[in-house]
Amino acid sequence: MATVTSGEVTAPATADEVLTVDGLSKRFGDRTAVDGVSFTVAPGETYGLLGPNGAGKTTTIRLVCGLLHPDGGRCSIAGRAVSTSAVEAKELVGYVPQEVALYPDLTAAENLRFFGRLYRLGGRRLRARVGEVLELVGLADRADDKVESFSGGMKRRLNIGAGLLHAPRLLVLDEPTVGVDPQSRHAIMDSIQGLGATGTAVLYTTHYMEEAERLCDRVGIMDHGRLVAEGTRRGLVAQLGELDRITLTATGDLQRLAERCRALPGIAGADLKDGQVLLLAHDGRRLLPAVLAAAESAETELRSVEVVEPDLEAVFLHLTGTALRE
Ligand SMILES: Nc1ncnc2c1ncn2[C@@H]1O[C@H](COP(=O)(O)OP(=O)(O)OP(=O)(O)O)[C@@H](O)[C@H]1O
Repeated sequence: MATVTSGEVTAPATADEVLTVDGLSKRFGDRTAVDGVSFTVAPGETYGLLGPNGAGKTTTIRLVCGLLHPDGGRCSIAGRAVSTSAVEAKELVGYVPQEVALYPDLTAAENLRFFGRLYRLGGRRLRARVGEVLELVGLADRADDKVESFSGGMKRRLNIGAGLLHAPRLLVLDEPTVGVDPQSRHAIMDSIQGLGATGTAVLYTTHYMEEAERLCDRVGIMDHGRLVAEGTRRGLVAQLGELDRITLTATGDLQRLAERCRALPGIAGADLKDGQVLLLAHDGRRLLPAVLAAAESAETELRSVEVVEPDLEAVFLHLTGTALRE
């Protein structure tokens, strides 16, 4: 699998991948918005492009969708080359832009029927897809309400539905949860999670770390137009060499508890701090049974155990020197 370190990331092209992006570049005048970006997305996989404003996420996905012409590199969807004129590849993609593009005086179902016809759907198939898609985005009970009565988040969900009508192999979403209410945010995230199970590949841009952590099977971290790292959350964190932190609150001989824990394989450190035992571990959750056994053998009584795994924020900070939210 293609991976990491800073700099070039090479993506092996295999027939199984829905999306293959290979050395993609795009300049706007003197500014290089996308700089030799390569990655792949497999069927059913959710791939998150994570990065701060201006990192090049939107430009990358516009290239993937054939809305912009690249200055270098190429991408293909299910083996079909993407270009601004290639209809075949474009038919395999559903694109959900940041801006909502709906007719406010039509109902949710009427909007979807309209977009479905643009995708050349009709008759029974269109009716069925409209029903399925409304269900998927959690708006089945609002099918016959006019869109003008919808909240911003509901409109965003309907927009996602429009991108799904033709059952694309790849759904591309650009910051779908920016500025939406928490209820819609959860509904959007649930819908996206549901897509993975149907085999749809998802390419998703966000600058919300916790969304990427929850939704994405793999994450690509973009900075200044380059993909500086990619992998699973755990894989990215492991590359940093950051360890899980386990905090034990207990009564009894804490010194002995720390010593017993220090002797366990997989524990890289054990110290007493503020009346608690702090452990550094390579895989904290897996070690918990051994830690519990150590507490018992040290004749201490555990009151609480907290495991904190390093997150993508730490990875991002390490790779780019800036916090994601700046
Ligand atoms: N049409 C354009 N003309 C000129 N410069 C552009 C254009 N589109 C994007 N850029 C520049 O390219 C760089 C990358 O922009 P892009 O929108 O891809 O970033 P992003 O990661 O999606 O950021 P955001 O989270 O703000 O959407 C930025 O410096 C931006 O100003």
